[in-house]
Amino acid sequence: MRDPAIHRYPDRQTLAEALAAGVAAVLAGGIATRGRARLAVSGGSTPALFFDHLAKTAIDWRDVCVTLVDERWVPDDHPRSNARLVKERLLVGPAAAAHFEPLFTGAARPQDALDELSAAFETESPCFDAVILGMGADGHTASFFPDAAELDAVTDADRRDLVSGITAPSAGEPRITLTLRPLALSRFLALHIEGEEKLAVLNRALEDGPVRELPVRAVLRASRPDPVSVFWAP
Ligand SMILES: O=C(O)C(O)[C@@H](O)[C@H](O)[C@H](O)COP(=O)(O)O
Repeated sequence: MRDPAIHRYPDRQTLAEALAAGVAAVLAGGIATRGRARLAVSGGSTPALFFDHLAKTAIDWRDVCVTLVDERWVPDDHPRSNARLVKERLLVGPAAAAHFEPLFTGAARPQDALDELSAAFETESPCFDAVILGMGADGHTASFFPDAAELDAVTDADRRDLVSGITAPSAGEPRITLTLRPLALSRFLALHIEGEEKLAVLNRALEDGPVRELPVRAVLRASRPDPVSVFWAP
């Protein structure tokens, strides 16, 4: 495993601006070379400020497709919906012109949506231009929870499935997640974490130990041309 590059910022605002500028440049590069760009973002609380800055960047958002790294299985007007966060904080202003592909389909369970989502994802290249991950204090990233029944499968980069349902007592509701393979294939892969507690978890994750203890290890250890870029602020 190559250690990630850790970009440290003095505060969360400065980090959000820098990460937004970096992601906008990556997306603009994708548009310039391939005519379009694909971005997968996380939910939770950390990305909101980053979304505010990214939404204002002057790239050709009509050529950008945005999706989620993972989703809680709730309708998109639910307070815990990651799609709701993306719609409210990222798909506004210039970025409202982007195309959004939600993961919540309205099916009763995530498992009932896998065929539909896999078919949609498989018509695209599995290669995102940029993926922005978060991390919980338990070392989960995306919906790779330590107590997920599906953890071994979703962190196996040789598995072809691009999406999986997740059942984990610690996750609250059922979830759906992209698997390690499409995350690791991303041209730019960032881990956006804030606070001393998460930095300590990251440092533990960089030590030897099982993926099930700190599932973010699967991402940090994934085979990819460039190591993961960590963006951290206190
Ligand atoms: O839907 C989600 O919950 C996620 O995408 C998840 O992986 C998130 O990034 C971490 O749980 C960190 O969440 P916070 O940013 O809220 O700490």
